[in-house]
Amino acid sequence: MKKARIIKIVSNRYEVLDEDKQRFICVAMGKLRKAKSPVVGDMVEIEHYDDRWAIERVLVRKNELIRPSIANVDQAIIVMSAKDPDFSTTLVDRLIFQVVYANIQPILCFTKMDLVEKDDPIYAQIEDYRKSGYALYLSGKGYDDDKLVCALQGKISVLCGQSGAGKSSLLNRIEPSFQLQTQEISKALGRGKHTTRHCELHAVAGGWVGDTPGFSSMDFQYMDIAKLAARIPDFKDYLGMCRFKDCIHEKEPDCYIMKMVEEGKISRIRYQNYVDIVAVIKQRKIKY
Ligand SMILES: Nc1nc2c(ncn2[C@@H]2O[C@H](COP(=O)(O)OP(=O)(O)OP(=O)(O)O)[C@@H](O)[C@H]2O)c(=O)[nH]1
Ligand SMILES: [Zn+2]
Repeated sequence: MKKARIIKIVSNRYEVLDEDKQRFICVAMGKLRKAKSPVVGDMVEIEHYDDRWAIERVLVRKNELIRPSIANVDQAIIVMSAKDPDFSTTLVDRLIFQVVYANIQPILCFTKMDLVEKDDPIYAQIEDYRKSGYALYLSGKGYDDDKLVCALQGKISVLCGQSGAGKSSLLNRIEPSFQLQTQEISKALGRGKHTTRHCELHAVAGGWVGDTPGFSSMDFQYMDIAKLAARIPDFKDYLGMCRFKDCIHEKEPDCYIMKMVEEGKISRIRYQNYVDIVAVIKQRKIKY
């Protein structure tokens, strides 16, 4: 029995990496696939039989995404461009909420910084994230990405952000083999691309990067407000201090979170974006 991590799945062929970084191709028995379908990022136990390796067991996941199916994601790099498309704290905050709700650590990466002047108002907005304690990196043409590279090392990451934010450009900048890796897949899958199940973690800067999760506004509708509130990093230091135990920090009396917003300890922008999402979640409840 060996412990290994799934890094690639094509149909029913599982590529895993063991603790000594050796690669094995495994199959998964039908019984296992029915109980808990193995996904990339999964830690599994594999066993050798006469002519092949088989996945015997999927170990407990620390988190999982559904689209794409990836387990045990360490962090999500939220990519937002300074310009083209326009910088939006509403969008950044919505991504933060979705990422933390999935129990994944958010990291912010502001790209295309070369497109704005040094005195652009977005610097103040970025500073607001820094003050709130978020790990953040500035990137773009002429910027060096060494610190971001360090943050990716040894971790499983996903990049999220709107189309055109610069996600692929960023990956290609920090890992020149990235484009090659993705081209090889499309070539190998050819016309079967849309019918063959395929999921992979790409080797990037000493870590692993999965496909971009397609978060949507639908995801908010199924959220539990209390759970979301408990996971927002800006609120973390001040939880459990409201008058009501089940306070959702919306309009309750003696709400400590609101007090902290008033005192400038919690970003007012992030709080407002949270309240807007609470309204979205509540709308769903009224409908049914
Ligand atoms: N000036 C400048 N342009 C950039 C930078 N990063 C990306 N771009 C340009 O922005 C456009 C979109 O970049 P992509 O990397 O394709 O964006 P993406 O997030 O991967 O987009 P999708 O694949 O649609 O999700 C391209 O024309 C890039 O050349 C940057 O740091 N500076
Ligand atoms: Zn409260």
